[in-house]
Amino acid sequence: SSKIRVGIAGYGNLGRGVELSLAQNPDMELVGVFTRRDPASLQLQSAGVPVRALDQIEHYRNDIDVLILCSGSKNDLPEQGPALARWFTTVDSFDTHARVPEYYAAVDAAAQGAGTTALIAVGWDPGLFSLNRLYGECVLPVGQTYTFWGKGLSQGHSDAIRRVAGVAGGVQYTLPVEAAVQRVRNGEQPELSTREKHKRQCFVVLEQGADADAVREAIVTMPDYFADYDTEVNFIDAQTLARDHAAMPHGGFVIRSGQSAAGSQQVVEYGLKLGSNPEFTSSVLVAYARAAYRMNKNGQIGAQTVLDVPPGLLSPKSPAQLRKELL
Ligand SMILES: NC(=O)C1=CN([C@@H]2O[C@H](COP(=O)(O)OP(=O)(O)OC[C@H]3O[C@@H](n4cnc5c(N)ncnc54)[C@H](OP(=O)(O)O)[C@@H]3O)[C@@H](O)[C@H]2O)C=CC1
Ligand SMILES: N[C@@H](C[C@H]1CC(C(=O)O)=NO1)C(=O)O
Repeated sequence: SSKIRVGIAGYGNLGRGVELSLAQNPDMELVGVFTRRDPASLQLQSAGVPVRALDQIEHYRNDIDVLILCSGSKNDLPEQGPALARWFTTVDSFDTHARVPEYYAAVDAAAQGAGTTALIAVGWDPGLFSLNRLYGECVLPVGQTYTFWGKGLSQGHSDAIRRVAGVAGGVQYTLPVEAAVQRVRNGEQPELSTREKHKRQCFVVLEQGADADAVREAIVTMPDYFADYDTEVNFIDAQTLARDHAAMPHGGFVIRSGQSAAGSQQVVEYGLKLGSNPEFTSSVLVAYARAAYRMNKNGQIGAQTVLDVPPGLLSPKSPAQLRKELL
């Protein structure tokens, strides 16, 4: 078929979101979902899409043009990213910022060897916020860039707490420090430490018999996720989690505050208000899957990030139509 044939690896919030987002993109079609769980146990939202065991996926390498990796960044992608780039052109949402260089290197080695294209760290942060941090500092070389998130549910941090031994379920909300936001908006260009910008608030369901103090300690000291923040851990039961914490709103903004050459004060801002973090992130992944497919066809192999993607490749419209409509 002339459509881009897309596979999903990992069926959680993002996997479900990608499944629905593909239906909004008629030049693409979902040809399979792959999971580490029992395939028969998964209930998809769309009819007629086969669900298969992830460890069988290499047999489908000729049936899939782009594989969208929807597993967790903390434990899953470091192993799955390089492994799957050996067989497929991939797009993932890897978001452990401190570990991007080592992840890029591992995925690049696999993709270069296989002649595939691996678009990593796609989403909104990293992803669309990364692009806007780039635009800001290139256009206003003299200035300061600030990123604020929330109040909202971080999927990466929620995934990370769910991986802690003794945790049966949980979510993490990111809270911006209002005083810090005000100082930035007032144009003070303050020096702010990680701890001065955000606080983190967790709601955790313990497994039967787990030690609450040990779980709290494992979370608040977790490198790359919680160690640099003031973090609150609240223990609740499963019913409360399902009743009060099922929605996943989020958002935030990137602001570049600087001076142009003659000294004028300039401010660039890009913001998001998300009713559903996973549904939005999934929509970003799907647009970038279109670009990854084209980049691979153009011979651009190896690991790539949103900073390497010509924006026009994201669109189903022709370059001529884009020039006519958007310039
Ligand atoms: N760059 C960005 O802006 C963003 C990045 N992200 C990243 O996306 C990642 C995935 O987020 P999210 O989809 O919310 O993670 P989930 O916890 O929903 O899913 C992660 C994986 O866990 C497995 N899983 C899902 N549900 C269950 C279950 N009920 N029981 C057992 N296993 C389950 C699935 O793998 P399997 O099917 O193989 O079992 C799934 O791929 C995050 O870790 C984060 O790093 C998220 C948002 C924004
Ligand atoms: N990757 C984040 C997307 C944004 C949200 C966030 C945070 O709240 O710390 N950091 O980046 C996510 O998983 O939701």
